Amino acid sequence: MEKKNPLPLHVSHVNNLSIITNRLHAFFHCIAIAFFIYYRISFLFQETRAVPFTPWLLVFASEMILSSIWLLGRAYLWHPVSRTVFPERLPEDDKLPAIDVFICTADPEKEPTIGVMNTVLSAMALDYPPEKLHVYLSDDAGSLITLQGMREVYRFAKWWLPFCKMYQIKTICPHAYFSETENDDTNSSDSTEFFAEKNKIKEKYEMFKERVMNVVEEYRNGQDHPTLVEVIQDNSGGTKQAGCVHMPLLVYVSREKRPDHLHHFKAGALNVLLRVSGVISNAPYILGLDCDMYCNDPTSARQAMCFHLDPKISSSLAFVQFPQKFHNINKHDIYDGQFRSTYRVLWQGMDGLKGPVLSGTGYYIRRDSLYGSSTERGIDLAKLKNSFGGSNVFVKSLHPNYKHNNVNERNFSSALLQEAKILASCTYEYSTKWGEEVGLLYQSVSEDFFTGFILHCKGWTSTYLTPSRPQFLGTSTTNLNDLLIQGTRWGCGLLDVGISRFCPLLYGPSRMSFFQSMAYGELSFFPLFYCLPLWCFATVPQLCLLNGIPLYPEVSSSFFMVFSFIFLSAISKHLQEVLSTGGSIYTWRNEQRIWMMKSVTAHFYGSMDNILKRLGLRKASFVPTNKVLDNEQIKSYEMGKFDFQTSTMFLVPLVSLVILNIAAFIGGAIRTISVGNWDKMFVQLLLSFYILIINFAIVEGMVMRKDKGRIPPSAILLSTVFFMIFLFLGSVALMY
Ligand SMILES: O=c1ccn([C@@H]2O[C@H](COP(=O)(O)OP(=O)(O)O[C@H]3O[C@H](CO)[C@@H](O)[C@H](O)[C@H]3O)[C@@H](O)[C@H]2O)c(=O)[nH]1
Ligand SMILES: [Mn+2]
Repeated sequence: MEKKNPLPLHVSHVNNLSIITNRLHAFFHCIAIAFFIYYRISFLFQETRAVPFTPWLLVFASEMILSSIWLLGRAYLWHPVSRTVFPERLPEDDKLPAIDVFICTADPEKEPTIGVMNTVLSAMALDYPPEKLHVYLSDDAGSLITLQGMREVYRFAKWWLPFCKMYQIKTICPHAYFSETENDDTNSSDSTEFFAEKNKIKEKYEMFKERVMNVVEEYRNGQDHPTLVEVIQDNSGGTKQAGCVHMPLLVYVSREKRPDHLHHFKAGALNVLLRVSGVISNAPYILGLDCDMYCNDPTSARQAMCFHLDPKISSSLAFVQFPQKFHNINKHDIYDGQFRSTYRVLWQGMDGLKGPVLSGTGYYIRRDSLYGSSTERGIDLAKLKNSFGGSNVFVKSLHPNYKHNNVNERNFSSALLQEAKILASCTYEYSTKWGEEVGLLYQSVSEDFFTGFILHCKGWTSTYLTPSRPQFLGTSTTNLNDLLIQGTRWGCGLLDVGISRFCPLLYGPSRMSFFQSMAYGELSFFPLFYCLPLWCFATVPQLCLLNGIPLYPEVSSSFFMVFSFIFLSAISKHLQEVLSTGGSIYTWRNEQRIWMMKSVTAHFYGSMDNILKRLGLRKASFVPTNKVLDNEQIKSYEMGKFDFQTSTMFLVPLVSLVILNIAAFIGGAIRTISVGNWDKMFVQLLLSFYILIINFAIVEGMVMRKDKGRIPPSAILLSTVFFMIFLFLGSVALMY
């Protein structure tokens, strides 16, 4: 008998109107660019050129680079989709698959332990059968504070989990819950009993917090420590609470680290977790979380299962990605900490092209997708060991029907823990395929991006889900220094992929759709493809303006119309995207500004890092982003003021370029008035003016502010020196 089609677990929506406007806009913009290319090329064939060749060529090249990255970016706008899920249609709890949660932490100083423990607690409190949930914490620092914190988590969770379950608490991260001014979950319960209970739990939380914060560690070397794997259990004996609480399994893992050993940062840590969890719980699905990214809604696991358990798509679906959202972003969001365009536009666009990029945190991934194709060969034990290393227990766990029975028994034999230790040692991966074909891949410090790309190349798909209540909330960078350091790492990591044999534009098209390779191409090249032209546009037209050399069509020429069209069309498309995703004109200004600032600093240094690394002059590095919030800095962030307390390395390019643009604008205006050729120089004047208006915050930081976050005089002085040298050398070079 044919069974009636069950109701779907999820549906997708396509906004046809926005698809049509996107495509029409791309079409007209392309035509305008074509005309402008004609204008540039016809100049090269002019008999008598009134203008030196070099600056013209530089500007033309920059325009071409910017246009090509723009063109690649059209892939995101081709067919964006959004999705809705129906978790209430999922099968019964006993039919749900198990989930292993992986949380990574690397440095108790930059990543405060109490925050990490809150993430662990929130993951334990997910609305999922506790016997099917296993939470692993990887501690790259090997810190006693973190281990002790985990033991405290176990004690507090016995209060916290039943409380969340009983009162259906939505904010399952205790810190967030107790800092909320108004909880939205109080209405359902008898309030006096509820408030008494809440106060009791709050007290327990305060005690928990105190105990976690009071752990002292005498000595620790984060780069040199042995393996430590501990299944956190009740060893407190008599103090058992009335009524046994079902708790997810909780495991602390600190892999072995040695100074002379490449440990591959987060990707290395995750691979250790894959192996260790493989011999302990071996769940078919994994939730990946950064240590600061707590679960903000208990339903995410069930929402993800709406895709993973849909037989129509599950065989090729590798992961379900949720957006990264942040708990500490204010209304000004001057640093674009929310990455609006990435999580509101780009990922939705890629969702319509076989799926978004793996984004490091907030994803539910299938374990076997990370094991590569080597498991398909199945039985050949020698081959499996070649790929996965020598552990028999682990290799056995690769078999799809293999079940460990230790999780339910909860008595972990010392033999098993011994095996886990071997799997977490530094030498385990020697002459295996870990990091090359198996697990998270090591080639790029943006391990998430690269691993997701290779999965998509192998034919896996992914889906993106952005429910209105954020499922996960992290800590965003709220000062310039952290933002630029993070941006530098990403720039370097993305180029690791772009400039390699896996370059998406070459490696992609035969393995994935053309549009999908365009999108991956855009992502892996944007650091380089933004930094080169933006450096050029911030310097060359200005130098020429000061020297009276026109580079753009004069106002009376018809090509001026073409140029204006391109400029206005680019700006207004950006504005339209901002407004349609809930932003304002200020959001638009902030994004334009941070785009310019990052391009000439973070993207520039990231690209340089990458090149130096290739030349062997620099080692790969992953400086974890700082998650400690400094009060003074928070204040200026709250006021929407830039915090310029960052290294001279970042400040000098910004300030020198602003000085150059001020000089060009004033000097150029005087010169143009005296010569009377304003229609020839108009675009260059406008360009400097635009740069200054958008980056007025830097001018303010230089001359108007007196607080700690201003730009220090020493940086201004150094920048002035750079500016003068540049002006001199540049003007000489212009003669050719
Ligand atoms: O050697 C390391 C370095 C980092 N981490 C952990 O990796 C996570 C991400 O690091 P973070 O400093 O927060 O980096 P972000 O720049 O905020 O991370 C984004 O970018 C990374 C790739 O560059 C991704 O891995 C992240 O998931 C993504 O959130 C954190 O939990 C760290 O504890 C390790 O476990 N070991
Ligand atoms: Mn982070």
